[in-house]
Amino acid sequence: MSLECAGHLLDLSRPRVMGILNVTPDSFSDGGRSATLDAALRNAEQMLADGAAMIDVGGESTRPGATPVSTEEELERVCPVVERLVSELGALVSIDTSNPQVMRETARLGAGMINDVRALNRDGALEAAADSGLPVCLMHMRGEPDTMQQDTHYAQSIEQEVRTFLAARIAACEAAGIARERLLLDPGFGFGKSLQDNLRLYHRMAQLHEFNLPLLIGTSRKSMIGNALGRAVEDRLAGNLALTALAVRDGARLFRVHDVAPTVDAVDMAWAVLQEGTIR
Ligand SMILES: Cn1cnc2c(O)nc(N)nc21
Repeated sequence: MSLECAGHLLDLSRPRVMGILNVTPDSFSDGGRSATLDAALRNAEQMLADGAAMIDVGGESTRPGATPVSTEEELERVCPVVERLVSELGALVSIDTSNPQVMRETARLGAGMINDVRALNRDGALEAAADSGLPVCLMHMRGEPDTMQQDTHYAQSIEQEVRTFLAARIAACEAAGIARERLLLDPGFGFGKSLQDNLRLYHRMAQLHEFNLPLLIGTSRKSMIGNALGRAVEDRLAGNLALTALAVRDGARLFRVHDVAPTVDAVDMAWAVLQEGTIR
């Protein structure tokens, strides 16, 4: 199981770690640490040195209550970072965006994957993703970040809701000419979901293997951990390492995290158990 990502071959026959690079002033966990270009590059360099297989660059915060940014603002934030990550670090870069213009421009700059929390639902996004030829992560979210936590009730079980949604988005991608083999799936933890539903969905994530596509998991520093353990955002690493180990056993293949080094150890340790042998 591997993905062709703009010249990089991402081997997903074993679990990998994706480092988060927020270039948003209001990102919920790093206080916009990566707001400056040089800081962003230093941050990315460290995450790659720590074992990240790729870097996820986001110019618009998707945390609950986040305010949308203009296309121009998003392009200004992400393009210089993507360009230098690719040209100076030779990094495999994922672009965290729902904006078709940002998809097109960052693909031109060498981004290797599209990570869309809106599963290509925005006008023009399917076409932009199809034209890019890049792999695409489809994530479940109901509503929009600024209001999604106001109503977290679902008529059906959360796992049925997510399966139905992802099946529809896969079909939309195939209809738009995006080959199924280019897709990754993500349950969207923390996006319009209660704590109980996040935990229930996590416990049942293996059900998503029915689609036979790689699973991407993003729970790093999220309120799912904070609410379960009563921990502030800066004290959620241990909780996420526990979640990560569980998801390695359940077959997830990509982990989108802020804390790369400890997560690489957790992934490698859990994987060594499943393989009954070390992998370093
Ligand atoms: C951008 N972003 C924030 N949280 C995320 C998650 O859980 N998954 C993916 N794919 N992207 C996310």
